[in-house]
Amino acid sequence: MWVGVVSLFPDMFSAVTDHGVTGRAVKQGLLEVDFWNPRDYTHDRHRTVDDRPYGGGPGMLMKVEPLRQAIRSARAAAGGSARVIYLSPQGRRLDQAGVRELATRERLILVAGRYEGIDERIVEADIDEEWSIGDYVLSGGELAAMTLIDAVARLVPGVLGHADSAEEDSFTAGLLDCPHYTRPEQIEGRRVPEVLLGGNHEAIRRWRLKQALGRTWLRRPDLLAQCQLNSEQQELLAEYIRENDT
Ligand SMILES: O=C(NCc1ccc(CNCc2ncc[nH]2)cc1)c1csc2nc[nH]c(=O)c12
Repeated sequence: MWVGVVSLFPDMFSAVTDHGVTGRAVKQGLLEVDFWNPRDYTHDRHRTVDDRPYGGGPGMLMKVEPLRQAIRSARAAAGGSARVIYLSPQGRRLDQAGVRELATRERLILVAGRYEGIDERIVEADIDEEWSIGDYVLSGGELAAMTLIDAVARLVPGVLGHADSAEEDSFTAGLLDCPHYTRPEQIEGRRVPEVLLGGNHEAIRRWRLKQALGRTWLRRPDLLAQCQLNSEQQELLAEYIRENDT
């Protein structure tokens, strides 16, 4: 997958390009991230990238010309087949369904805003989709763009080795995760559930599924409502509820 990023702070993106699963994907050539900085398209002495809003009021906007040129350059590099996404608080809320949709694209251009945002005419003329990562206030679009890159890259074939492939296991897709345990067997008197210490893999599978269903029921009934539970899952959840309905 190729991602073109338009941002005033390209160095921030080392968080995804230089670390972990996504960093490895870049090394392996499964993910490519290129950058266009609007500041490189300024021509004044101060390399101005912000501008005052018509109508007054607090805050600044991204200056139109440098931003437009950066987007145009990114589009040209993409060969015109890229989907141009503006990360903005006004955008569609990102969830795993949206990530799956975005992961079908071979090429994405992500425009990360700073200040109060960008001129609406750029949204109309140059942007295909607006996306938000949630209802909280960030200082710019870069962290949202990195979140999107990380989530989408994980769905690119080959990025998740077998070690991590549990991620999209249909077995628990759409549910919260079960509790996890590793050495030592006891921490301040708290022990690992016996089922996990034995070798009964079917019992372990059922225990983990029951825990995932139960925790989703307790903490995120909204997610559970979206799940079509099979008979085994319904039975395990009913068992969990009987054991935990305070
Ligand atoms: O660029 C982003 N944020 C920078 C930012 C934050 C606040 C304001 C100020 N808006 C004034 C206002 N709002 C409502 C009424 N008046 C403008 C720009 C961003 C991109 S995706 C995303 N997803 C989740 N949260 C985010 O902040 C983002």
